[in-house]
Amino acid sequence: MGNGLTYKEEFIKFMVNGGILRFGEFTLKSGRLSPYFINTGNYKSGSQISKLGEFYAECIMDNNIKGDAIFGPAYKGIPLAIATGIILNNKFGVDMNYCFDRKEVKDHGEGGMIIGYQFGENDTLVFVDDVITSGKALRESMEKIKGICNANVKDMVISVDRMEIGKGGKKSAVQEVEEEFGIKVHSVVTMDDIIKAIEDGVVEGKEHLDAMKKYRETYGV
Ligand SMILES: O=P(O)(O)OC[C@H]1O[C@H](OP(=O)(O)OP(=O)(O)O)[C@H](O)[C@@H]1O
Ligand SMILES: O=C(O)c1cc(=O)[nH]c(=O)[nH]1
Repeated sequence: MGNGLTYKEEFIKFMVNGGILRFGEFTLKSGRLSPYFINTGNYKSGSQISKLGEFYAECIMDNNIKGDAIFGPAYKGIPLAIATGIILNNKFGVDMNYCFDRKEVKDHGEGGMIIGYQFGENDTLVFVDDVITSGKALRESMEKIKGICNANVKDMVISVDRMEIGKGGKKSAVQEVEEEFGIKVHSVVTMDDIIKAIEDGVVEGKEHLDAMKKYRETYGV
């Protein structure tokens, strides 16, 4: 990207600079105590969300991902879907539909569960979300989609694959959901990329390396 950093290194630096990727002690949805955390709820400016959209749109283009609509699960998937759609159109000339769900059922006005493109069972959705740890959030989203109609989901783009063990205890959560739903998960970076970026001095945090590696040994695949 013109500054000597690779695409992955640039993304990790972007997350650290924005206070999205932090090191310390964090309790996860799965109950695991993690030495790092990705909080995409910390993106808050137009320049940040547009740059984030670039990383997602580039991932879609680089992997030749095709679909009828981008789907971003509420809440944090919503700006991701919109930012990705804008960049796909403005930078790559690909005008893809987008949609997202409501968390609460709305029973007045236009009602309905989906905002944006109203997909049907012949449509293919491209999921966008922030991270996968145990795969719980993705399973919940799939249940919701299938409750609406039998749309296809073939690809999912996330910021970070935490490379953690899935509920079966053998494969990673990403491998499990890929097999269970036939979804190919594309991550901009993985936990290993983050460890390498610290080791290579791309971002600060060498004091967290031991904890990162220990966590990787305990919960990683
Ligand atoms: O793979 P998993 O174990 O499900 O963990 C990852 C999910 O956890 C977080 O969602 P969460 O519901 O905690 O956050 P949010 O309500 O702030 O989006 C995160 O945004 C991922 O969607
Ligand atoms: O597993 C989680 O709950 C989780 C991990 C992470 O890095 N970021 C996040 O928002 N949730």
